[in-house]
Formats: sequence, structure tokens, C-alpha cells
Amino acid sequence: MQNCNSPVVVALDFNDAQKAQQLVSQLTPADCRLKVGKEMFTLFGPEFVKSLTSKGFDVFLDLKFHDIPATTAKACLAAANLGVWMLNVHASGGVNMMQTAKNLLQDNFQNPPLLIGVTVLTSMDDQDIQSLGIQRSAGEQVIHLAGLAQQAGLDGVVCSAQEASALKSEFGQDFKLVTPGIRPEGADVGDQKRIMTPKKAISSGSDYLVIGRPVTQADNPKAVLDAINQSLNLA
Ligand SMILES: O=C(O)c1cc(=O)[nH]c(=O)n1[C@@H]1O[C@H](COP(=O)(O)O)[C@@H](O)[C@H]1O
Repeated sequence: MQNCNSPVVVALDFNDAQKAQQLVSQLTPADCRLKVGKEMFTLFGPEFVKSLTSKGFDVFLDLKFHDIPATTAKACLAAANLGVWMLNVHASGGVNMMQTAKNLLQDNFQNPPLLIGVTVLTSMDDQDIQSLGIQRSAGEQVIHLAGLAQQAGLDGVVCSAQEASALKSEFGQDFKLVTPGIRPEGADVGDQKRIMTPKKAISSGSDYLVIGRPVTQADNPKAVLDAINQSLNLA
């Protein structure tokens, strides 16, 4: 593990485990990390995650836990016990929830997986945030929630690359920024609203680029991934 040359995390959002494995068989742990989210975990469970870690991939288990502190912490411990590299909780669950999860991981692992707080989903814009009754822009709410995540001792946040440079200035270089909503020039935007190209995201301060459909739905996913890595001068 930890031998990946690329900041790209490919989001495996498939409803068919064979299709996912077919894609994974074209990739090596040096090409990218892999993300398993709610759809695949619900369908195929811990065994699917283990099938990826056993091939040497760093796995981001994206289950975005959000519950009372004890429940969230125990769910994070269960996820960490699968041997994943990164997992996440919703920062809007609050400092106590995030801190309880972080503490339980630290009590149980010498090298716990990265614990990351989801701020404002990249599918949301200012209007969506304000419709929740929050009197801030999406960007301001991201900074606010990232502050709570840092206060709780989390390793970083999920945000859009549009907030990356402000977050690095505010919270420092070591606070990890995981950015979905990445779209190579000309790619379909889909349901994402706060987007950026891979190259621009990295130059803005993103540490990890979560990319799903532009890779997974491509005719030649490996070629698209290689082109992204090349655009970052990595391959
Ligand atoms: O936590 C995430 O990974 C996540 C947070 C967020 O704010 N936005 C977001 O799109 N994601 C995930 O990132 C992936 C993006 O996929 P594509 O839009 O297909 O590139 C999906 O698996 C989402 O579940």
C-alpha cells in the first residue's frame, strides 16, 4: 500500500461487481486509488472491499457516516477494520461526533486510516445551501465545516476544488483536501455543480481527485485515466 503515483481516486460506482472487477483488472495500485461508495457497498459489502485491498489498492470507503457520536464511531471502527486507506463522515454531524470517531480509531490502530469530513456536497450550489436555511454561500459553509473538522482532529475534508486554495491558506498544507466534482475539459458534468479540471484542481491545492463517470463510463477507462495522469505530469 501507499505506492500510488497518482492523486486520482477512481470512484467505482457500478451496480455490477463483474463490471467493476473488469475495470480494476486493467489498473494497478500505482495508477490510482479506488473508492467504494454506498451503492457498491450496499450491493456487495465488505467482501468486495477486501477483494480490492487484497490486490494492493488503497481503498477510500465512502460511506459518509452521519449519526449520533457512539454509532458513528463504531461504524468508522468497523470500516477501518476492513483495512481501508481512507473513510469519511459528514462534518455537519458536529465536532463531538467527529472527535468521538477519531478517538476510537486512534485507540484501536497504530496507523489509523485517514478520517475525512464531508463539507458541502459538490452537487450543491449557493441556492441549494440557502434552501436548507443556511445563510452562507456554499464556499463559506465549506470553510465553516472544515474548521469544525480540523477542531475535531480529522485529517482533512471532502470539498470541491473551487474551495481548495482558500482551505489550504486557512488550515495549512497538511490538512488533506479530497475533491470530487472533477471533470476533464469537455466531459459531461452530470449532477455535479462545483467542478474543476484535474490540472486546475491540483494547482489549486487538491491532494486527491475523486473521479467517477468520466473514467468508468468511458469506452476505454484506462486510456482516460492515463491521459489524466499525463496531464498532471505523472505518467
Ligand atoms: O464523498 C465523496 O466522495 C463525494 C462527495 C461530494 O461532495 N461529491 C461527490 O461527488 N462525492 C462522490 O464522488 C464521486 C463522483 O463521481 P463522478 O461525478 O462520477 O465523478 C461519487 O462517487 C460521489 O459519491
